[in-house]
This record gives sequence, C-alpha cells and structure tokens, in this order.
Amino acid sequence: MTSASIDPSLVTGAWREGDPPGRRTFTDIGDVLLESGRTLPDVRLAYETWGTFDGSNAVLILHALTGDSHVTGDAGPGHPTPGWWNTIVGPGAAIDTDRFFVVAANILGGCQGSTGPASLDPDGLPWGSTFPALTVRDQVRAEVALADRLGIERWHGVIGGSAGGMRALEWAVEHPERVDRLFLLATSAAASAEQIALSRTQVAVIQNDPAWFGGDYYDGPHGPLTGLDLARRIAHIAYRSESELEERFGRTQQDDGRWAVDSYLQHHGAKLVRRFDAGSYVVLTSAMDSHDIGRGRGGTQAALSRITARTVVAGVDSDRLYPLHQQRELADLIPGAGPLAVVKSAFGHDGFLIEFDQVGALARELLQ
Ligand SMILES: CC(=O)SCCNC(=O)CCNC(=O)[C@H](O)C(C)(C)COP(=O)(O)OP(=O)(O)OC[C@H]1O[C@@H](n2cnc3c(N)ncnc32)[C@H](O)[C@@H]1OP(=O)(O)O
Ligand SMILES: N[C@@H](CCO)C(=O)O
Repeated sequence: MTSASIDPSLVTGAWREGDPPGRRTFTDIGDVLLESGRTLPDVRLAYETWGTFDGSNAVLILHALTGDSHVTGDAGPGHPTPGWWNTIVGPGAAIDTDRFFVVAANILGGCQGSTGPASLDPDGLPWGSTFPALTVRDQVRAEVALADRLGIERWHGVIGGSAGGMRALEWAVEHPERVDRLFLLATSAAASAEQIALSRTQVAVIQNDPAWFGGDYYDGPHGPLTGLDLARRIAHIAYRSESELEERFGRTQQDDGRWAVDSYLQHHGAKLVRRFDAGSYVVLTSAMDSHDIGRGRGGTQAALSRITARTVVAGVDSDRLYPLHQQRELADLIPGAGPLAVVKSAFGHDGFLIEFDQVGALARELLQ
C-alpha cells in the first residue's frame, strides 16, 4: 500500500476556481435536466477551441475518463501536461486546425473546470456527496448545450475514444442530424460485466479510504489519495497488455527492492493523484457503467440503426478492456460504418493514446 511520492498537501488534482485557466474558456449553460429526473443547476463547462469556424467545419473531440479539454498545445499554466493528442491535432496534422474548428470540453462531472463534485453547490459549499449521479446521456446533454451556445448546429466530425467514444456514440444516436462523421475508438455499445466489475472495484477502493468521508472531504486536510492512487493502479493494469507488461518488466526487481512493474504502477497512481479529483473519478467511472446505447431505445441494434453519420469504428488489437469484438459489433450494426479498423499496438487499451500515426490516418481519412 505504499504510495510513492504523494504530497498530501496536494489534496487532489482538481482544477479550482482561481487556478490559472490555461487556455480554457468557460461557459455557463444553466440547468441540466438529468436522466434521473434531477436537475443539476448552474452548470459550467470548460472548453478549448482551435482554428476558425466557417459554419460547417466544426469537429468535436471527446476525451476519455481522466482526460481534459487540452487535446493539443504546450504544457503551461493550468495545464501540467501537453495535449493528450498533440501530434494528431494541430496545424497541418491529421485533424488539421488550419482547416477544422476543433472543440474539446471537459466532461460534465469532471475536475478540470467543468461542474463536478468539487464545484460549489447553490449554497456555496462543495457538492461532495450531494452531487447527483450522472449518465453518459447527461454528459452529452451538457455538450449539446455547449454546441448550441457556440452556434454549432451540425458537427463535421465527432470523435472519441473509450469514455469519449461512449459520448460520441450517444451524440450520433440521439442527435443524428447534428453529426456528419463519427469516429469511435476503443469503445463499446454498452459497458460490459468486466468493465463494470473493474470500475466498481476501483470505486470501492476509493470509498473505503478513511479520507473519503462519504464524499465530503473537500474541506478536510486532504482527500482519499490512497484510494485514488490504488484505483488508478488497478485501472492501469487493464489499460496495458499482458505481453507488454511481461516484456517491459518481467520479473525484474529494482535496486530499491520493488518489482519494476509495481514501481511503474505506483508511478502512474501517484501521477493521477496530482492531477485528478477522487470524487470526479467516482462520478465519471459510475457514468461509464451507465453506458448502454440501447437502453430505452429498443435495444442496441435499434439504437445504432438511427445513426446517419459516415462512421469509422476502430479498436486496438491488444485491448483487453475494450476487446475488438465490442467494436466489431458497432461496425456491424452502424449503417454507415465501414469495416472495423484495427489499430496494431503492443500497448492495449492505451494504444488509442499512443498509436498516433495509425489513429491519425484513420481520422484524416474520415474527415476528408
Ligand atoms: C484521452 C484521455 O482522456 S487520457 C489523458 C492522458 N492519459 C493519461 O494520463 C493516462 C495515463 N497515462 C497513460 O496511460 C500513459 O502514460 C500514456 C497513454 C499517456 C502514455 O503511454 P506511454 O507513452 O506508453 O507511457 P508509459 O505507460 O510507459 O509511462 C511512462 C512513465 O512511466 C514511468 N516508468 C516507466 N517504468 C517505470 C518504473 N519501473 N518505475 C517507475 N516509473 C516508471 C516513466 O518514467 C514515465 O514517467 P512520466 O510519464 O512521468 O514521464
Ligand atoms: N488512459 C485513459 C484510459 C481510459 O480510457 C484515461 O485515463 O482516460
């Protein structure tokens, strides 16, 4: 249970009011009516844009679980890391910001400037335990409000991997008239039993950290850092492939006595704790569990048949968390989808964040 180099004074990695904005813009979209029937009041989304809007060139990029709006660009104030798709998005890149108006928002429930459990409620206190449960559909509802606010009636492209792919799929099913082209990466029609199993285990680990305080830890000395660290380690195992871990780390033990693979996981756990909020992790992970494109729509096939977008579905051949058969189902059932595109990678699910050339080529071809 050792946590390498976590400074408890860091509390959590959530972006907070008053932190440097980076190049984020914020928009208040008002109340969001949730699938549960509850209303989330005074919702704010943080987003970034690149390029110039010409009325028909807008591309929406939707980040995964712990991503944010900083898809491309340098690290800087408010952005501890460079963009997570730096080489895919930019001037002259596969998603060419000289040509396209690219929009990326921090997800509803997140902790990088959009309303989430660390945000203040109408009484001026952190939401914490009273923050409502969200579904992927709620998150897309907020993104629809953002698109309306920006004046974007129809996206030239909607692109997302993993949890971002779930939202991209929801966009295309619920608003087919607003999505011209669709790129679904390393995602599924519905969260599977194994995905839910892994996510519930991670949530349990966070909620069993004594510093969780039922979700109301924001005014305390620090949040459930150990829980978040361990949740990330569990997740990270599933993000990589068995063969990669074997080849990279094998049975190597470091001079400090730690297994190299354990040290690697500790590094990733500690890194997430420095940039992410545990409450958001719980809300977003639970929203992913809610993902079922066919729910209330007559099943998966009926739901997917609503999609009118020209679609590329891609998966990573070594992805054990979102295995290829899940993307094959999407490619088979989405009317405008070509054959499943297979990204070859040793890196498992994280391949969608690493195999820039292959992923970029697919995006470039789709958007052309
Ligand atoms: C789109 C989105 O929504 S996600 C946003 C970005 N994604 C994430 O942050 C997810 C977490 N990160 C990752 O999953 C991966 O690092 C990726 C996908 C971003 C990149 O993958 P890779 O380039 O293969 O990096 P890899 O997994 O090898 O990690 C490298 C890090 O591990 C460290 N490392 C490697 N071996 C060890 C070891 N034995 N002990 C300790 N640390 C180690 C390296 O020093 C390096 O550290 P740094 O990233 O702080 O510089
Ligand atoms: N590395 C990704 C994995 C989830 O798809 C993330 O942290 O968002």
